[in-house]
Amino acid sequence: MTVLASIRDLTVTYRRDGTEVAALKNIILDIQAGERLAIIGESGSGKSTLALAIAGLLPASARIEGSIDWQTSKIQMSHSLEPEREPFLLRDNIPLGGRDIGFVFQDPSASLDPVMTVGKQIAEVLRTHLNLDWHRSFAKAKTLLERVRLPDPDSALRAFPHQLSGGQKQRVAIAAAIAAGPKLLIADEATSALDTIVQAEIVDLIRRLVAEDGMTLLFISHDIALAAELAERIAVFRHGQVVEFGKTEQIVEAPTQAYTRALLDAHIGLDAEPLLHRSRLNA
Ligand SMILES: Nc1ncnc2c1ncn2[C@@H]1O[C@H](COP(=O)(O)OP(=O)(O)OP(=O)(O)O)[C@@H](O)[C@H]1O
Repeated sequence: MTVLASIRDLTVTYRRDGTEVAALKNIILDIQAGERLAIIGESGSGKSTLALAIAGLLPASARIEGSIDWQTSKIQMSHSLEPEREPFLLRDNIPLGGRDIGFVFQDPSASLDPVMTVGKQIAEVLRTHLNLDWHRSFAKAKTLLERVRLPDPDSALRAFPHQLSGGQKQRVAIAAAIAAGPKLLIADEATSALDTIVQAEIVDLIRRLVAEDGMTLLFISHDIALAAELAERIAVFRHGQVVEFGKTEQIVEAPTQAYTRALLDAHIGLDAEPLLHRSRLNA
């Protein structure tokens, strides 16, 4: 398998009120092209910091040491890419957020502009990254709303975010995140604010879109069971470090670390059999 990103000795330190918080400590991690990788761990373990570092979105107050090398030249373009889509070329070997990396956050209301129609928000992404004119951008925005299965894409194009449910807003945020055809989709607690049924629908949607577009997925969650449903590999984070990393089956069935075992045990009603059964079905 081709490595999409090689993370080496990544250390991120925030400065807050004169003190320093080490959010990530010497992370070594390879993200394989085309894989579904989950990052799990409790609150404050550094998951979001890793996602922001990968996307180049860390605040200026963060001190970053180590490296993230992108090995994109070896990646083949998926045959499902549409003609107007740009090849995955990186300037100075640094991916461009929004184009090369799509980001879905926990709260869709925070990532969507409340005073701009849904159609215009998605069309903006297309205009910015694919240089499409407004007419083509809106046509493609409608196709994207169909792909994320919004019930009435024509009216959704003209709707404002507050007119949609939480799950529908997250579908719009996902449509915007994949609009420019990113190679890497980062979903940071993308389903955590949703109720269980909608959560499962969004997980299914992410799985389908990732498969259809041949994207690599970085799925960030505090929920090991949810991560096991979607991911092929799981990295367990604790206090800014990777404490365990392996195939989903191995992590769920035979964790080597007491902390991973505790996370599994803490999952209410967790039964290793059905958890594994589901992850195999979805592989
Ligand atoms: N902008 C910031 N300024 C200062 N400290 C920060 C900042 N962002 C995160 N931190 C601190 O860095 C550490 C890791 O935070 P991070 O958000 O990456 O963890 P997380 O695992 O994603 O947690 P959660 O699931 O609660 O979002 C925590 O101690 C947090 O308080």
